[in-house]
Amino acid sequence: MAVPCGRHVVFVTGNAKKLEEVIQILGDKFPSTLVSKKIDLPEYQGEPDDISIQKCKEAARQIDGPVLVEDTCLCFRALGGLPGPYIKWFLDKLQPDGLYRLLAGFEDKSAWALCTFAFCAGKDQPVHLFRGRTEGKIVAPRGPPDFGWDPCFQPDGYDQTYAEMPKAVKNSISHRYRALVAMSEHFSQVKYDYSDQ
Ligand SMILES: O=P(O)(O)OP(=O)(O)OP(=O)(O)OC[C@H]1O[C@@H](n2cnc3c(O)ncnc32)[C@H](O)[C@@H]1O
Ligand SMILES: [Mg+2]
Repeated sequence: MAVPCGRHVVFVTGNAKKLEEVIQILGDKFPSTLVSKKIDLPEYQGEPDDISIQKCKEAARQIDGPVLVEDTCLCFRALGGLPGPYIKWFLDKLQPDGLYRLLAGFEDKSAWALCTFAFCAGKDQPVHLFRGRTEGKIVAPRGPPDFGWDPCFQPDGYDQTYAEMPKAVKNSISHRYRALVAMSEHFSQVKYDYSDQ
Protein backbone atom coordinates (compact mmCIF):
# COMPACT_ATOMS: atom_id res chain seq x y z
CA MET A 1 0.00 0.00 0.00
CA ALA A 2 1.32 3.45 -0.90
CA VAL A 3 2.58 5.45 2.07
CA PRO A 4 1.55 9.13 2.10
CA CYS A 5 4.50 11.45 1.98
CA GLY A 6 5.19 15.16 1.56
CA ARG A 7 3.48 17.11 4.31
CA HIS A 8 1.38 14.18 5.40
CA VAL A 9 1.66 12.83 8.90
CA VAL A 10 0.26 9.36 9.48
CA PHE A 11 -1.69 8.88 12.71
CA VAL A 12 -1.24 5.20 13.45
CA THR A 13 -3.95 3.73 15.65
CA GLY A 14 -6.15 0.68 15.75
CA ASN A 15 -8.83 2.61 17.64
CA ALA A 16 -11.53 4.29 15.53
CA LYS A 17 -12.95 6.22 18.52
CA LYS A 18 -9.59 7.80 19.28
CA LEU A 19 -9.25 8.84 15.67
CA GLU A 20 -12.75 10.34 15.71
CA GLU A 21 -11.90 12.49 18.74
CA VAL A 22 -8.53 13.57 17.36
CA ILE A 23 -10.23 14.78 14.19
CA GLN A 24 -12.96 16.57 16.18
CA ILE A 25 -10.45 18.26 18.48
CA LEU A 26 -7.81 19.22 15.93
CA GLY A 27 -10.10 20.40 13.15
CA ASP A 28 -7.75 22.20 10.75
CA LYS A 29 -5.38 23.28 13.52
CA PHE A 30 -2.70 20.72 12.62
CA PRO A 31 -0.11 22.25 10.25
CA SER A 32 0.13 19.11 8.10
CA THR A 33 -2.45 16.85 6.58
CA LEU A 34 -3.21 14.13 9.07
CA VAL A 35 -4.01 10.80 7.49
CA SER A 36 -4.75 7.72 9.49
CA LYS A 37 -3.65 4.16 9.20
CA LYS A 38 -5.22 1.34 11.14
CA ILE A 39 -2.42 -0.78 12.53
CA ASP A 40 -2.59 -2.52 15.89
CA LEU A 41 0.84 -1.69 17.25
CA PRO A 42 2.22 -3.85 20.08
CA GLU A 43 1.02 -3.07 23.62
CA TYR A 44 4.37 -2.36 25.24
CA GLN A 45 5.01 -2.51 28.99
CA GLY A 46 6.68 0.01 31.27
CA GLU A 47 6.36 3.69 32.07
CA PRO A 48 3.97 5.72 29.88
CA ASP A 49 6.72 7.81 28.24
CA ASP A 50 8.78 4.74 27.35
CA ILE A 51 5.73 2.96 25.96
CA SER A 52 4.88 5.94 23.73
CA ILE A 53 8.46 6.21 22.48
CA GLN A 54 8.62 2.51 21.60
CA LYS A 55 5.21 2.66 19.96
CA CYS A 56 6.19 5.69 17.88
CA LYS A 57 9.49 4.16 16.76
CA GLU A 58 7.71 1.02 15.65
CA ALA A 59 5.12 3.08 13.75
CA ALA A 60 7.87 5.13 12.06
CA ARG A 61 9.63 1.89 11.12
CA GLN A 62 6.48 0.47 9.55
CA ILE A 63 5.38 3.68 7.79
CA ASP A 64 8.88 4.91 6.97
CA GLY A 65 7.81 8.56 7.26
CA PRO A 66 6.37 11.11 9.69
CA VAL A 67 4.07 9.46 12.23
CA LEU A 68 1.92 10.29 15.20
CA VAL A 69 0.78 7.74 17.77
CA GLU A 70 -1.08 8.06 21.04
CA ASP A 71 -1.25 5.97 24.19
CA THR A 72 -3.86 6.36 26.91
CA CYS A 73 -3.61 5.37 30.57
CA LEU A 74 -6.28 5.31 33.26
CA CYS A 75 -4.64 5.52 36.67
CA PHE A 76 -6.30 4.80 40.04
CA ARG A 77 -4.67 6.68 42.92
CA ALA A 78 -5.57 3.97 45.46
CA LEU A 79 -3.72 1.44 43.30
CA GLY A 80 -0.54 3.47 42.93
CA GLY A 81 -1.44 4.51 39.40
CA LEU A 82 -2.49 1.08 38.08
CA PRO A 83 -4.01 -0.10 35.76
CA GLY A 84 -2.27 2.82 33.97
CA PRO A 85 -0.99 1.69 30.56
CA TYR A 86 -2.56 -1.76 31.10
CA ILE A 87 -6.09 -0.33 31.19
CA LYS A 88 -6.88 -1.88 27.80
CA TRP A 89 -6.67 -5.42 29.19
CA PHE A 90 -8.40 -4.53 32.47
CA LEU A 91 -11.25 -2.95 30.55
CA ASP A 92 -11.45 -5.87 28.17
CA LYS A 93 -11.81 -8.40 30.99
CA LEU A 94 -13.71 -6.37 33.59
CA GLN A 95 -15.82 -3.85 31.63
CA PRO A 96 -16.44 -0.40 33.20
CA ASP A 97 -18.48 -1.93 36.03
CA GLY A 98 -15.63 -4.23 37.01
CA LEU A 99 -13.21 -1.28 37.01
CA TYR A 100 -15.51 0.45 39.47
CA ARG A 101 -15.75 -2.69 41.63
CA LEU A 102 -11.97 -2.95 41.67
CA LEU A 103 -11.99 0.02 44.04
CA ALA A 104 -14.70 -1.41 46.34
CA GLY A 105 -12.22 -1.89 49.17
CA PHE A 106 -10.86 1.64 48.92
CA GLU A 107 -12.29 4.93 50.07
CA ASP A 108 -10.20 6.85 47.56
CA LYS A 109 -11.91 6.65 44.18
CA SER A 110 -9.78 9.34 42.59
CA ALA A 111 -8.16 8.70 39.24
CA TRP A 112 -6.56 10.44 36.33
CA ALA A 113 -6.65 9.92 32.62
CA LEU A 114 -3.32 10.42 30.91
CA CYS A 115 -2.85 10.78 27.19
CA THR A 116 0.54 10.85 25.52
CA PHE A 117 0.98 11.72 21.85
CA ALA A 118 4.30 10.82 20.28
CA PHE A 119 5.53 12.36 17.05
CA CYS A 120 8.48 11.27 14.97
CA ALA A 121 9.51 12.88 11.67
CA GLY A 122 10.80 9.60 10.26
CA LYS A 123 12.68 6.39 10.89
CA ASP A 124 15.71 7.03 13.14
CA GLN A 125 14.49 10.53 14.05
CA PRO A 126 13.95 11.65 17.67
CA VAL A 127 10.53 11.14 19.26
CA HIS A 128 8.68 14.13 20.75
CA LEU A 129 6.09 13.59 23.49
CA PHE A 130 3.02 15.68 24.33
CA ARG A 131 1.08 14.86 27.47
CA GLY A 132 -2.38 15.70 28.74
CA ARG A 133 -3.92 14.75 32.06
CA THR A 134 -7.46 15.07 33.41
CA GLU A 135 -8.28 14.38 37.05
CA GLY A 136 -11.48 12.70 38.10
CA LYS A 137 -12.97 9.76 39.97
CA ILE A 138 -14.14 6.25 39.20
CA VAL A 139 -17.92 5.87 39.55
CA ALA A 140 -20.55 3.21 38.89
CA PRO A 141 -20.99 3.30 35.08
CA ARG A 142 -23.44 5.84 33.69
CA GLY A 143 -24.10 6.83 30.09
CA PRO A 144 -23.79 5.06 26.74
CA PRO A 145 -21.01 2.44 26.53
CA ASP A 146 -19.72 3.86 23.24
CA PHE A 147 -16.08 4.42 24.07
CA GLY A 148 -13.94 2.38 26.44
CA TRP A 149 -14.04 3.36 30.11
CA ASP A 150 -15.93 6.65 29.49
CA PRO A 151 -18.99 5.45 31.53
CA CYS A 152 -16.99 5.04 34.75
CA PHE A 153 -14.82 8.18 34.62
CA GLN A 154 -16.25 11.39 36.05
CA PRO A 155 -13.94 14.37 35.62
CA ASP A 156 -13.50 16.72 38.59
CA GLY A 157 -15.88 19.68 38.52
CA TYR A 158 -18.58 17.81 36.57
CA ASP A 159 -21.50 15.70 37.70
CA GLN A 160 -21.58 13.73 34.46
CA THR A 161 -19.27 10.94 33.34
CA TYR A 162 -17.30 11.31 30.11
CA ALA A 163 -19.94 9.03 28.54
CA GLU A 164 -22.88 11.16 29.69
CA MET A 165 -21.54 14.55 28.71
CA PRO A 166 -21.95 16.00 25.22
CA LYS A 167 -18.98 15.09 23.04
CA ALA A 168 -18.05 18.77 22.70
CA VAL A 169 -17.73 19.06 26.48
CA LYS A 170 -15.53 15.96 26.78
CA ASN A 171 -13.41 17.27 23.92
CA SER A 172 -12.89 20.59 25.72
CA ILE A 173 -11.55 19.10 28.98
CA SER A 174 -10.28 15.63 28.17
CA HIS A 175 -6.81 14.15 28.59
CA ARG A 176 -6.71 13.88 24.79
CA TYR A 177 -7.68 17.53 24.31
CA ARG A 178 -4.98 18.72 26.73
CA ALA A 179 -2.31 16.63 25.03
CA LEU A 180 -3.34 17.96 21.63
CA VAL A 181 -3.14 21.55 22.92
CA ALA A 182 0.46 20.85 24.00
CA MET A 183 1.20 19.35 20.60
CA SER A 184 -0.40 22.23 18.68
CA GLU A 185 1.61 24.75 20.72
CA HIS A 186 4.79 22.91 19.85
CA PHE A 187 4.00 22.74 16.14
CA SER A 188 3.10 26.42 16.03
CA GLN A 189 6.68 27.17 17.17
CA VAL A 190 8.73 24.45 15.51
CA LYS A 191 8.69 23.61 11.83
CA TYR A 192 9.92 20.19 10.82
CA ASP A 193 11.53 19.83 7.46
CA TYR A 194 10.10 16.54 6.36
CA SER A 195 8.46 17.78 3.19
CA ASP A 196 8.74 15.98 -0.13
CA GLN A 197 10.48 12.89 1.14
O1 LIG B 1 -3.99 1.40 18.51
P1 LIG B 1 -3.99 2.27 19.72
O2 LIG B 1 -3.92 3.74 19.40
O3 LIG B 1 -2.97 1.86 20.74
O4 LIG B 1 -5.45 2.08 20.38
P2 LIG B 1 -5.84 1.19 21.66
O5 LIG B 1 -7.31 0.98 21.62
O6 LIG B 1 -4.96 -0.02 21.72
O7 LIG B 1 -5.54 2.19 22.87
P3 LIG B 1 -4.41 2.15 24.02
O8 LIG B 1 -3.36 1.17 23.71
O9 LIG B 1 -3.99 3.58 24.23
O10 LIG B 1 -5.24 1.64 25.27
C1 LIG B 1 -6.11 2.48 25.93
C2 LIG B 1 -7.39 1.80 26.32
O11 LIG B 1 -8.26 2.83 26.86
C3 LIG B 1 -9.37 3.05 25.98
N1 LIG B 1 -9.48 4.51 25.78
C4 LIG B 1 -8.59 5.32 25.18
N2 LIG B 1 -9.00 6.60 25.22
C5 LIG B 1 -10.20 6.60 25.86
C6 LIG B 1 -11.12 7.61 26.19
O12 LIG B 1 -10.92 8.87 25.87
N3 LIG B 1 -12.25 7.24 26.82
C7 LIG B 1 -12.47 5.96 27.15
N4 LIG B 1 -11.66 4.93 26.85
C8 LIG B 1 -10.51 5.26 26.21
C9 LIG B 1 -9.08 2.33 24.69
O13 LIG B 1 -10.28 1.87 24.09
C10 LIG B 1 -8.19 1.17 25.18
O14 LIG B 1 -8.99 0.13 25.69
MG1 LIG C 1 -2.87 0.16 21.96
